[in-house]
Amino acid sequence: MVLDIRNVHVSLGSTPIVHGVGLSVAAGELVMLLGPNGAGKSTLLKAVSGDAPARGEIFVSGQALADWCPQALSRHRGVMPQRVDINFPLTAEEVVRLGLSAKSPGRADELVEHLLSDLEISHLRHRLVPGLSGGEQQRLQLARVLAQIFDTEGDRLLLLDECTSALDPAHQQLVLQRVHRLAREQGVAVLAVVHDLNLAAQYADRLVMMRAGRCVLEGAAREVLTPEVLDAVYGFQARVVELPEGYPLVIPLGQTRAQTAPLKPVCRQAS
Ligand SMILES: Nc1ncnc2c1ncn2[C@@H]1O[C@H](COP(=O)(O)OP(=O)(O)OP(=O)(O)O)[C@@H](O)[C@H]1O
Repeated sequence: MVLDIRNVHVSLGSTPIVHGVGLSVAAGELVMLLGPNGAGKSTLLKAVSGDAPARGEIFVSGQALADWCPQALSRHRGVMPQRVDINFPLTAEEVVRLGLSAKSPGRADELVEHLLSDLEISHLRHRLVPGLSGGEQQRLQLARVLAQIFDTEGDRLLLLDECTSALDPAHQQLVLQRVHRLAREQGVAVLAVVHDLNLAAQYADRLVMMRAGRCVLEGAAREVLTPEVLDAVYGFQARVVELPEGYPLVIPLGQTRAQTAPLKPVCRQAS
């Protein structure tokens, strides 16, 4: 396993947020973390990123997070947080180069070119970042994070917190196709927080559903995205249609506010 989380608890201040979560992500696997606002998804990702204090065990490539040398870890683990505010007058190209500090200068030029072009932001390379739109900045941040782990030999882990939230539908597809390709073709292990259930159904190998700081359900899209689960976890009614493409489509029909409904009857696996 590239990422192995066992019985992780996170408290922020005196407030317990994440309660005994266990999950793993293998090389080449794209796992998406779902759940209502405040469920603890970002906090769990922050624990794996080293940005939130955690109890329990977190292993990256079999080595405890705390035992990694920070420089080595930065080449194996890329983290895209939910928000990155850059208020300095850096150009888009300079931001991507921030992720490339350890690469040789000749190789760095080639990688910057490749990443800007791959995420369709080449035309923005000389623009100052504070003036870019939300969706342009989001693709730029992904380019920076990918630059950081590009080329690294051995396991690579990508942690993405709502990396498509500011994107139009075409760019959501572009970004998730790229991330999916990184997993499939280059063996990168990806753990991504998303809110869009249909993007999750389309791209994830496996879904993990969180509610109130716990992982309450884990499985394939057709197992997790059922009307019963969606009602119990989020509190909305939905029709779920199996598409010929092989994954379900969720059509929301209205809010029920049943988030506190007991989950036992719909849980296949709880930790
Ligand atoms: N420093 C803090 N002290 C106390 N509670 C906090 C702190 N930071 C976050 N929280 C709370 O922890 C809970 C989980 O937050 P988190 O950001 O992990 O949720 P999330 O599942 O990522 O939500 P969203 O989908 O809205 O991004 C929230 O209720 C949040 O208000």
